[in-house]
Amino acid sequence: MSRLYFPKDFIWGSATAAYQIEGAYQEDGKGESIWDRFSHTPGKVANGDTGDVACDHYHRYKEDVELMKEIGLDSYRFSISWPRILPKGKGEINQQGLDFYRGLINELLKAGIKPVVTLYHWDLPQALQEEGGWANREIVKHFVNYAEILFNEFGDVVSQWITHNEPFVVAFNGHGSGDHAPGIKDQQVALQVAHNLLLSHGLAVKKFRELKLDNEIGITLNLISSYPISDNVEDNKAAKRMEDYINGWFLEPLFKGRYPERIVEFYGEKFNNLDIREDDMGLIKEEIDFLGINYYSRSLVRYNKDSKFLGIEGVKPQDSQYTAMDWEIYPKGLYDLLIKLNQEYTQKPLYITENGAAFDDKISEGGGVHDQDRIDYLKAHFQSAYKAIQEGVALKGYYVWSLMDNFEWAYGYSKRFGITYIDYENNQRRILKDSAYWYKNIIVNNSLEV
Ligand SMILES: N=[N+]=NCCCCNC(=O)[C@@H]1[C@H]2[C@H](O)[C@@H](O)[C@H](O)[C@@H](CO)[C@@H]12
Repeated sequence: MSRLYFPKDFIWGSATAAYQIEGAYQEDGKGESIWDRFSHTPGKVANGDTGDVACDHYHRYKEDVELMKEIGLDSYRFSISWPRILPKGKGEINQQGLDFYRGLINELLKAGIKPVVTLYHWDLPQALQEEGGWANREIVKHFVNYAEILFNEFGDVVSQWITHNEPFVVAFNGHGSGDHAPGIKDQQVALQVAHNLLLSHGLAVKKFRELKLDNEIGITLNLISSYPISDNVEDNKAAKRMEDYINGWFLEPLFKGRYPERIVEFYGEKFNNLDIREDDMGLIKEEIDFLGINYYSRSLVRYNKDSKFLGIEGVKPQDSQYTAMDWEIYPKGLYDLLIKLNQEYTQKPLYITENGAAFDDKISEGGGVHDQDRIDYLKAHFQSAYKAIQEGVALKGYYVWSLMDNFEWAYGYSKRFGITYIDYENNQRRILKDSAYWYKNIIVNNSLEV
């Protein structure tokens, strides 16, 4: 056996999001979010699950920081719930909301764990949705106002800020397919939402720079590696369109100040109808300090002239392994993605802000949770990250999704991504899975045994 040593200042972390773990959905002045509304709408979430209680992190955050300490995390990525801070999305600030996050951050600092804050992880105040939400360009100033409140409140204790988590999913799942809140099914709206999200990101970064804070700011994108099933030209073009649809639509504006041509022409009238103003692309391209990458799986496609989706048909190899989300396990895709980002987009520091897998974890007779499949998944992806670092990619940290099992959006509690098991039938009891103990060993040695 040999060991792969990561750079000495490499950051090992884990990640969560407010709506997925906090619960206390109506407590201490918190306003309603679009996910409160969506999850309470019959038929939207598996088994009628909601985030009303979730992992009850709101009341158990001290216990959870103890868990992070036991695992030995260098850093913890979490999101702040906008409706906890501004119940109506604007106007009056809810001091109890600020107090909760102050308490959490204080516990993290006491434990020597770097706080990394995601400003927006999908839980928009419902009051703003009622004014059009992300489809209404007015939202941009409300987001910047919300961000400025947090920059001023926590700017001296937060290590890094992430403006948005996965604008692709907010735009296209929330406003295109409609399987996420607010459940809109309109491609034209989805494209406008994507633009307004990017614009809000750029203006929040601009505000951050004006405040002259000495921490860092970036954005997190869900990115794939896209492959054609054959080397024929149409399959290759289909793979490129898929990459433009998920990756390019956000990477090109952020790093090159433009939308990707190939797919702009595909959108045609829907793109021409967008409200994009003269300075927008320059504002979106405001320089960031790092890029966050959420990688879960690859995309393998063939050209299909009858497919209404970009003329693309997905392919699922029989001989691959799949997670409980039915996502192909393809660690090489992470390596290929990191190399491509380094070569085609940025040499800025990169962080894997999410990578992990759902498996059907069970509590064993002996009381432990033996999730060897998750260990194997993470080990293979850590090896891909290591290889990319060895080849010069400025990968500075890795956050495992997730610290604990949680509310998996439209799947509710039916999918478990955590390295900590949550026993929902037993008062949300926490049980560190074997993967947590395995991860602890990686962190303490800053190396991977292969
Ligand atoms: N095939 N395939 N697809 C890969 C999936 C890409 C889109 N979903 C995500 O990335 C979400 C991200 C989210 O931040 C987190 O809140 C979610 O809990 C995790 C797990 O779902 C991931």
